[in-house]
Amino acid sequence: MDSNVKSIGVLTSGGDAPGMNAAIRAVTRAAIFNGMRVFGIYRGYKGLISNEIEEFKTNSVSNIIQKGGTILKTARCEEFMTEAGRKTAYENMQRHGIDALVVIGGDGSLTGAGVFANEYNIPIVGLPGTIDNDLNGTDTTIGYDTALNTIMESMDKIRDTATSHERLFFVEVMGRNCGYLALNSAIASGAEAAIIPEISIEKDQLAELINQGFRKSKSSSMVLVTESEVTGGAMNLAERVKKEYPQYDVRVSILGHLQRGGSPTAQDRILASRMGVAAIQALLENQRNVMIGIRENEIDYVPFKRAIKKDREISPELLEVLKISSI
Ligand SMILES: Nc1ncnc2c1ncn2[C@@H]1O[C@H](COP(=O)(O)OP(=O)(O)O)[C@@H](O)[C@H]1O
Ligand SMILES: O=P(O)(O)OC[C@H]1O[C@](O)(COP(=O)(O)O)[C@@H](O)[C@@H]1O
Ligand SMILES: [Mg+2]
Repeated sequence: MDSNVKSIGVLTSGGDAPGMNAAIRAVTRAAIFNGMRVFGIYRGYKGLISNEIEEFKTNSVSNIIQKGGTILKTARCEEFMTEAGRKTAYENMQRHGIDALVVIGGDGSLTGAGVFANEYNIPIVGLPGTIDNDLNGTDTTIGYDTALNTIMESMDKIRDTATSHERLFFVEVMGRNCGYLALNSAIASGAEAAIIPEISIEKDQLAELINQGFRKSKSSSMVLVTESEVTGGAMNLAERVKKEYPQYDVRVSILGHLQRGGSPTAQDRILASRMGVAAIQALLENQRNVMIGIRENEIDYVPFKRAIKKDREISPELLEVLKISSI
């Protein structure tokens, strides 16, 4: 199929995630392999507006597959939310002769991509780059596996103290409104429970845990908590325990930004490489306004609207596995 795309821009936007560099590398090399020119756009939409754009060659992305963060830098950009900001962004694309964009970012970045693509009729393909795993239409997102492993390693260390002091630990992890990081890291680290937004919205998980006597056979416990207004966060839960259940010696650990850093796992490097190559393939097939997803190991083109829809359900099977394996 003949594609009109001769020149692409690539950017990373929103929270950084391990594997973004592997994605930039794959996008750049796949584009050049297919005879396209490639422009690296720095600082996400901010750099598109301020014209921080540089042509990339194959060696612009050498020696980055193993690096965390993003060589293109990333930003959150209020100005891109305005028509005037997006107009300047479009003018800069024209100035460089950029016909299409590959946007690597989370739900916010893909929402912005959809708005921009419709306004100026630009082909844009998105890659899900976020540790939160909060996008629909893909089994995992770039950075999620690395973050899970980082959390698991931290949990193994916290467990030593929890066990020695016979304490109850609340460990807060990222995820915004999505509990996948907390739930799967709870399973991987042998924690007792995960307090996650998808369930907290329906019931008081803390009261339920304690009333079920979740520490009957154990002298220490670790509970993962998603940072979110819905769960209230780990500090809040610990305060409640101190007041309502003073029999527990409770401590809090907030893992924070260490979850977003580090060298990507093999799984994230492979995911990012496959998705990067698929993004260029999608543009060659004249696809637009789609995010590259991988489901059951197959590449899929997921319309932005579906990818960002906030109806991702938490797997009941995973909840059951955590419940059964932590008795
Ligand atoms: N509705 C929107 N219209 C235009 N741009 C948007 C919109 N929503 C988000 N963006 C852009 O995407 C950027 C990143 O979004 P954010 O939610 O912070 O991160 P992430 O992409 O990681 O979810 C925002 O700073 C903004 O520039
Ligand atoms: O980068 P900041 O401002 O510290 O934001 C923290 C947020 O970013 C994340 O790490 C990643 O979220 P996004 O991928 O949506 O940017 C969230 O889990 C967390 O709530
Ligand atoms: Mg997001």
